[in-house]
Amino acid sequence: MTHGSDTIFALSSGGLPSGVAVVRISGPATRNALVSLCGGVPASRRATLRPIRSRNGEELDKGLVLFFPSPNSFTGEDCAELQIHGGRATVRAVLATLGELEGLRPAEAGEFSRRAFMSGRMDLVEVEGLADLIAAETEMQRRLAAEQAAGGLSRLYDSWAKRLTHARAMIEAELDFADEDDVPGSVAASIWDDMRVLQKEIFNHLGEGRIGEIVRDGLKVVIAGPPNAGKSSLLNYLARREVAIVTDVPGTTRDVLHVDLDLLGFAVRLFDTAGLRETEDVVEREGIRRTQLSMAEAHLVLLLSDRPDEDWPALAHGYEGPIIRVLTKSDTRDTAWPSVRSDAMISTRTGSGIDDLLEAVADHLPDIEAGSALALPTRQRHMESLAEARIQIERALACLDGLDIQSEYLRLAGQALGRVTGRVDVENLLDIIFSEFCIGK
Ligand SMILES: Nc1nc2c(ncn2[C@@H]2O[C@H](COP(=O)(O)OP(=O)(O)OP(=O)(O)O)[C@@H](O)[C@H]2O)c(=O)[nH]1
Ligand SMILES: [K+]
Ligand SMILES: [Mg+2]
Repeated sequence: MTHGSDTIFALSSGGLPSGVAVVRISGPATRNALVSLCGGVPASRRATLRPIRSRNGEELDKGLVLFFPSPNSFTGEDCAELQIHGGRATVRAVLATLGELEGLRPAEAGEFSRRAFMSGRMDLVEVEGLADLIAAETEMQRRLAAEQAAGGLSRLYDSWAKRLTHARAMIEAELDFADEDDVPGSVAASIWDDMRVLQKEIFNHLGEGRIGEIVRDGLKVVIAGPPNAGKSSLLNYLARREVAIVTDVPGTTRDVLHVDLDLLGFAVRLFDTAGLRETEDVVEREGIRRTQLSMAEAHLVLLLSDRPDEDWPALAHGYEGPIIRVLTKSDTRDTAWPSVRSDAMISTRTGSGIDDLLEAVADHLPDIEAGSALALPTRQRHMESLAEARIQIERALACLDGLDIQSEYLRLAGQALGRVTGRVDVENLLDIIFSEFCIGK
């Protein structure tokens, strides 16, 4: 892909037909395209109503045209947006006209964001945040992604990278000026305190990665229990549609099914599984194997049974994570039945007890203060590089082989951080030495 030479265009709004469709154009031929389509380039950043014409002058539509000159645009290039009527034929005609223009071609998936990254308008973490923001379905997913897309996480990582660079500059200075009498003996000593603090900060941040993953990907809740306990009935009840087959035949469910729920603004991914029992049926056995795999990856298991005298520990089949014990089909029993042996009693026939069950599930959601900034790592990719950065700082702290080796470990730590944001730090150590070390000299 040649960056910066082609001018790209795409329908940037959602499915058609729609009231308004937004066509985005980016690249050096944007002005020419506007002249050809709209008879001129409108004033920058001002919505202007213009006829939109095909190459032979036929009016295809009238719409609002916006021009964003480089570098103050989403991609950093010359950009334009055409807000036209969202009929399929109208949009098709406008896109076809654009495709006929010299130097223009349809954009590839993610190409606008890619250009924004290439031109330095966004770093990788922000690009990922933007992708998450577009995909966000719950309020917490939106908050997490918005913080990341707006650069909250990047600012944190950049501030860490700066501290590493500063530390290396101080070490360099000490190495360079150590033999001069008028330089204090150990300029570098104070930076090790900061490196210890930084190492701890990265450690704590990594500890929050689990929360970030739960917010972004959802709390994984697995419904398990013996055949006919009412597992699929519960999934359907919460999904408000017939996702899973329900019959009175034990062993109905074999494949693991899931639905996504919104619980208090958090995404919850609820899994229905095959009932756990000894069986000779090969298909059912495979289903049970999958149940156990799901349980192993669960954040929470809802253990269901319709037997008030259930042996719950035996039912867990070795799973040791968080469990909510749910007694089902409460409509079939005397309501005065003692509930001491379970955590919730429900009926999917009457709906009784379901709110209490959801409250118990909500207790397992991350504890996030209202209005707080969600600067949490969300991806395995981030976690791996951050862990690498921490290890290199630890090496530098523990190293007894001299300042130059320690400085090298810090350089590697900075590189690992740079991989997260995709910023290859151009460090000018001398600049820092002269601006910070030599003040007053
Ligand atoms: N009375 C009553 N019957 C229920 C309730 N929930 C489920 N059932 C019935 O119990 C039977 C089994 O329900 P399922 O939801 O298929 O149970 P399951 O645990 O998914 O069963 P398998 O997939 O075979 O393991 C069906 O006949 C349901 O109609 C309930 O709350 N009250
Ligand atoms: K069943
Ligand atoms: Mg089932």
